[in-house]
Amino acid sequence: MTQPNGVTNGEAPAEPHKLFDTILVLDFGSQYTHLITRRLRELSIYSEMLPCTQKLADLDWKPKGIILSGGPYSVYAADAPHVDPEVFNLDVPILGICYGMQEIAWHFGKNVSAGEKREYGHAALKIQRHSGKEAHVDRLFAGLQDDEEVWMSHGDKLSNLPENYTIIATSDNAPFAGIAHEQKELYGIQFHPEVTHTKSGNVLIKNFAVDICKANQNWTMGAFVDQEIARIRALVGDKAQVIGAVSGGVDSTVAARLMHEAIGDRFHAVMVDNGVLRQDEAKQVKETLTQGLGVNLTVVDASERFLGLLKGVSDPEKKRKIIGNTFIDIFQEEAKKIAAAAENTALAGKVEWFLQGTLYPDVIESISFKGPSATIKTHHNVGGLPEKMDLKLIEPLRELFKDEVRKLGESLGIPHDLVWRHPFPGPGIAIRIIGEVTAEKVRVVQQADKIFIEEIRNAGLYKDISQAFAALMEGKAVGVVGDQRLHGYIIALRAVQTTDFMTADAYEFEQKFLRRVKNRIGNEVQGVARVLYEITSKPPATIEFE
Ligand SMILES: Nc1ncnc2c1ncn2[C@@H]1O[C@H](COP(=O)(O)OP(=O)(O)OP(=O)(O)O)[C@@H](O)[C@H]1O
Ligand SMILES: O=c1[nH]c(=O)c2[nH+]cn([C@@H]3O[C@H](COP(=O)(O)O)[C@@H](O)[C@H]3O)c2[nH]1
Ligand SMILES: NC(=O)CC[C@H](N)C(=O)O
Ligand SMILES: [Mg+2]
Repeated sequence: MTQPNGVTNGEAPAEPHKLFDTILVLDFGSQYTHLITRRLRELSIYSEMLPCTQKLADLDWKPKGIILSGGPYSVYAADAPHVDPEVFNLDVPILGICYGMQEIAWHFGKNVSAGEKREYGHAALKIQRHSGKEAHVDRLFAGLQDDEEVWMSHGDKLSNLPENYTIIATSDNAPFAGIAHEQKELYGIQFHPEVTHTKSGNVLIKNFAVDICKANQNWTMGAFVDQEIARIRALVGDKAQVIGAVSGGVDSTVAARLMHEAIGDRFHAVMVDNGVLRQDEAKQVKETLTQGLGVNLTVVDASERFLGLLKGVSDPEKKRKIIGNTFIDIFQEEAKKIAAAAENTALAGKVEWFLQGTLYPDVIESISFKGPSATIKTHHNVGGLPEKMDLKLIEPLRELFKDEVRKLGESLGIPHDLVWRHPFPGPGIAIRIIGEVTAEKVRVVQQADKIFIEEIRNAGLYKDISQAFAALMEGKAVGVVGDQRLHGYIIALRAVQTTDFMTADAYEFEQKFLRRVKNRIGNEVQGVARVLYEITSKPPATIEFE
């Protein structure tokens, strides 16, 4: 089996699923599957998602319980996905959600057919309590009202109860809205407890994971740090060196700090100043990482190289390619230099590993089960750096969601301001200047951006906003400055609110605030004739301009 962090032998240091009680979520391709994992993590229960086709024989750990997700298919269709039947012999509690419940019913008696109508949206659930020797079936709904508001999204239905099952909930349109095995810990629900529209969804998930599966609620970042440091040490050994690209963003900083904690100066962080960073960014990152966090960081000033390559280029995709490729070239050059410099020192040892700040959403994206009918979402991942390199990947954050990375950062003593920083794209200001990038334009954007962010901070709005920045429009506009005609730059300000960066709304500033920012930019940034505020949401726009 392929394991995280490039380890393929049998002596791999234990991953979280071996160290923490784990609820396994088997994915049938629902848009909400990852939310099941998120809800469990919020309950401090470790959970991992795998495709529904996972063979149990290939799993070298045992989950405390299994959740079968929803999915866009119909279980009775010839090409429908099914779980490994061994799942039902593993003797751990199972909860089927929507398609997952239909899968249970199909497995135990082919009792699923197309419904007369699709049910989509809010539904009223009526819970049926049992007593006596069947009372164990009530455990899933313990603490819930007899009538609950839930959220449904299905077209198929159970046509009959499988043998030895009993009804635990109904709705107007779904007589089998909840089912449970009379003796075993097997449950199915037609609604989605993982979406917030299902009011008591979290209670239900907790009932299943904690009360039924007996999973420990010990997944905390404090516990993770110690385990992860031990894992990194075991993986890297006591000689090898590790390099990593660090941008000053949250993910790479947290990963770097963790790495430093684990192996000290055998970790080398490299930051590339590509000439399109924020004002004084390289200097500040150097200070924070070296002095603040004790991480060994080299800043490579390649700004002239990048700006030279970008000269005359105005196509956005070309800009991105040039920047991406040059990153790789520089990184490879640096890897060689580090190995050469260490050769005759106490640190001598091969540079064997490359650190990457991959997060769990990137992993989910690559493991989720997607059939022909499911939509594929677009996804940003600069990553890319190590592909062409002769190094093994080490990804200490690959099991974590962004909010967990932030918690981890705080528990590692990374300053609050850095942990809560807005994301900043690898191609930087180059994709915030429409058209050709020049040193002069970069200067204008950097200064305007600095003022905008300063004012946002002063107004106490920084944390309310997910991402904010200044950009430069193509062309020039006419203005008047002190009786003189000015043919100057057009700055656009952008600020958005979003939870996942897949959709976003423009932030609604007070007019007074925008005026203040406009005044400061007009007065302090030479050559700016106009300041605009961009209000397009995503979609149809994207967050960046290019
Ligand atoms: N200027 C840079 N120098 C070195 N590495 C970089 C630079 N810019 C980006 N990277 C690498 O690309 C990765 C992806 O960038 P990305 O912006 O997605 O993450 P981040 O910067 O770590 O965090 P954040 O999303 O908060 O900005 C970084 O983790 C880092 O490894
Ligand atoms: O590291 C990065 N390299 C990139 O090439 C890149 N493009 C967009 N972004 C960031 O992704 C989020 C969504 O941006 P878009 O709506 O513009 O696609 C926003 O947070 C963007 O800043 C990038 N980050
Ligand atoms: N959301 C789901 O899991 C839907 C399951 C199945 N495709 C149905 O329509 O009933
Ligand atoms: Mg970044």
